[in-house]
Amino acid sequence: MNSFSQSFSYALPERVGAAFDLAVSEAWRFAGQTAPNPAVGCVLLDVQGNVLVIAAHHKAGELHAERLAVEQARALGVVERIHTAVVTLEPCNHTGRTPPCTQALLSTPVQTVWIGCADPNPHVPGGGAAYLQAKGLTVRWLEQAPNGAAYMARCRALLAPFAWRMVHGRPWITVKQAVNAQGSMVPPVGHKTFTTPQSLQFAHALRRVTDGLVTGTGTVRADLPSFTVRHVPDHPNRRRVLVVCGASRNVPSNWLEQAEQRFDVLFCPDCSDLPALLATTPALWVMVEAGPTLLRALCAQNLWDDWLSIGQDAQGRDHFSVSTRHDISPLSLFPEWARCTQEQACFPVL
Ligand SMILES: NC(=O)C1=CN([C@@H]2O[C@H](COP(=O)(O)OP(=O)(O)OC[C@H]3O[C@@H](n4cnc5c(N)ncnc54)[C@H](OP(=O)(O)O)[C@@H]3O)[C@@H](O)[C@H]2O)C=CC1
Ligand SMILES: Nc1c(N[C@@H]2O[C@H](COP(=O)(O)O)[C@@H](O)[C@H]2O)[nH]c(=O)[nH]c1=O
Repeated sequence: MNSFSQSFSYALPERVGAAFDLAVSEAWRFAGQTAPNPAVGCVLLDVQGNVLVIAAHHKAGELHAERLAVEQARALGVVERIHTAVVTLEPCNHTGRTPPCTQALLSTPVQTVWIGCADPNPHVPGGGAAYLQAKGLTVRWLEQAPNGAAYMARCRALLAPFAWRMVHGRPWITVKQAVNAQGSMVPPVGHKTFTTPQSLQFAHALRRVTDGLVTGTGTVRADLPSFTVRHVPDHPNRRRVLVVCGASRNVPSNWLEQAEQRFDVLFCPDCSDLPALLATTPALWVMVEAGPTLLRALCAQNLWDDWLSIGQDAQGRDHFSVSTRHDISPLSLFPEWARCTQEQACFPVL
């Protein structure tokens, strides 16, 4: 480290939190497309803390966030200015579908690497942080940054579906339920939904960021749901898992034929087997859109992580409330959810 960069590096931590926010936001754009990989963001800063590059992992098999960031820095001709890397997840130190990100960082003049979360994947050697340190880089964990805890919550929320799957062997499960002013989930005759257009937009945003859907045979028969992402832009060319719970497998054959064009459809006769079934898929995060019968069964077995209830009042306004069984929720990353806390209702601004 030369004396020039030494003197400026003390000012950098003030910029690190904001850089983490940028990295999380960039990664969040690709949530729903990275499975089985996590959504990860990386921001490169110069010695004064100016942002050089913002990058994220787009898709499994494509470049990891750090490597893409370094490639973009090269393309922009700013690689020699890289002083600090901010990464939401500990850089990988092994060759998987792509080479180690530690090597990508070491191919630059980077001096300090700030890391959000340690890699929770028990199936990879890890040690990226220690390796970079052994190579002479300064490695800092986000907790050490000014206001690190606040930024850390966003990093953990981003990683939550992946971390949950790594530690507990099944995807994160979010239930989304709409309830009308009379306390019923059943839409009016001739309709599949009754919530406001803004709520539908939110529901479709949730479909976008999740890797799969879970429903019941009753919902399929009643609604012939398409489960497409229509009210917000979807990821291109995606194929996701759709689990239909029910012992009867009694769903219309033409619905199944159409669904199989877009989804890998799996039947689950007994929802206590849902975690094991989901574990056979690459999904990190699934969303349940089912009727009251299946929701009761999932509730009885604690087979959910977040429960999002969209309740409608007599004036036709939607009230959102979220319960989460854990200390973190990926739902907190929707900007409009920023004011939501556990068990507390809120009104998303869409
Ligand atoms: N407002 C909202 O958010 C939503 C409302 N709906 C509405 O809900 C209504 C349908 O309700 P409902 O019939 O309860 O639909 P469900 O989606 O809950 O499907 C019910 C079926 O789920 C299966 N099931 C029940 N328990 C289990 C279990 N433990 N393990 C595996 N499978 C199980 C059974 O299938 P089987 O008989 O084959 O064994 C059962 O018949 C429709 O009017 C629909 O529009 C639907 C989704 C969301
Ligand atoms: N009723 C209801 C929902 N219901 C869910 O939406 C499904 C229909 O999806 P699609 O065929 O893609 O339009 C339906 O079968 C059920 O799972 N969703 C909501 O956001 N608000 C609502 O009021």
